[in-house]
Amino acid sequence: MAGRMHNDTQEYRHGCFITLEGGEGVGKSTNLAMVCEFLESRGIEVVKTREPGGTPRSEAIRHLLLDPSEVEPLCDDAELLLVFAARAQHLACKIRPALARGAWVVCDRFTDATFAYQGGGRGIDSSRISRLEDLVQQGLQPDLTLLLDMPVDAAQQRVTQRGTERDRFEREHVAFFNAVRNTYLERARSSPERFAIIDAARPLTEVETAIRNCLEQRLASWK
Ligand SMILES: Nc1ncnc2c1ncn2[C@@H]1O[C@H](COP(=O)(O)OP(=O)(O)OP(=O)(O)O)[C@@H](O)[C@H]1O
Ligand SMILES: Cc1cn([C@H]2C[C@H](O)[C@@H](COP(=O)(O)O)O2)c(=O)[nH]c1=O
Repeated sequence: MAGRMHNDTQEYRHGCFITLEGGEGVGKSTNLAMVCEFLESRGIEVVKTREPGGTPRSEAIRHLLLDPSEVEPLCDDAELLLVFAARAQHLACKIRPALARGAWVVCDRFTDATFAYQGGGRGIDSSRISRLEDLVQQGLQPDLTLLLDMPVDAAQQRVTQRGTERDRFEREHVAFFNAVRNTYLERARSSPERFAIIDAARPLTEVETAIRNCLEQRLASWK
């Protein structure tokens, strides 16, 4: 792909921006490596990253966001602003420079997570999130978003089996996770040209095959 116009501010990008999204435990981290290897096998320079995080300062903000200590509750607006502060730094120091030099960026979560978690989960109005999105991203959007979707109870079992300590978000209740899932699905259905919904409840080999098939199709259409 030679690069595409994304908005009327004449921003011109050369690399492609791919995001993986979905609720807790659906397999984003597991499949991220496979996506990167697949693209690298096609001769593409790939930058693998994640949100919140991806740069030293953004990772420090991630720590604040995920810290489960109950010393002081984090209010919803502070959570939203921290997410976008981490994203602004990530875009400036890592994502935009990589895209500009022609690398492809594969990111574990991006702004769809903000609409799902802070919007659907916390109940923040989506118009407020959109204003911050415009401010921070200035029209930059993923070219492809792989939404790994599965029922919340099965995904929660995977988180439990993984055995890692639950972070501040992972300690939320089932209604929160169902709201997150429903918001993701609504967003995917309203932008089918950007999203691919992957049934993540299947065995890993089947999920990998579905993702590879999707990437093959997109690569062919971007040529
Ligand atoms: N298709 C699958 N079938 C069964 N187990 C899976 C599958 N995909 C991933 N797993 C396992 O489920 C657990 C959660 O996967 P992973 O950590 O990749 O999810 P995640 O979406 O990145 O989670 P989080 O949002 O909490 O970071 C891991 O132990 C992983 O090995
Ligand atoms: C980008 C983004 C993330 N979150 C939440 C969602 C997850 O619970 C954590 C990240 O942890 P993971 O192990 O990397 O999945 O952060 C959010 O609430 N809003 C966002 O925009």
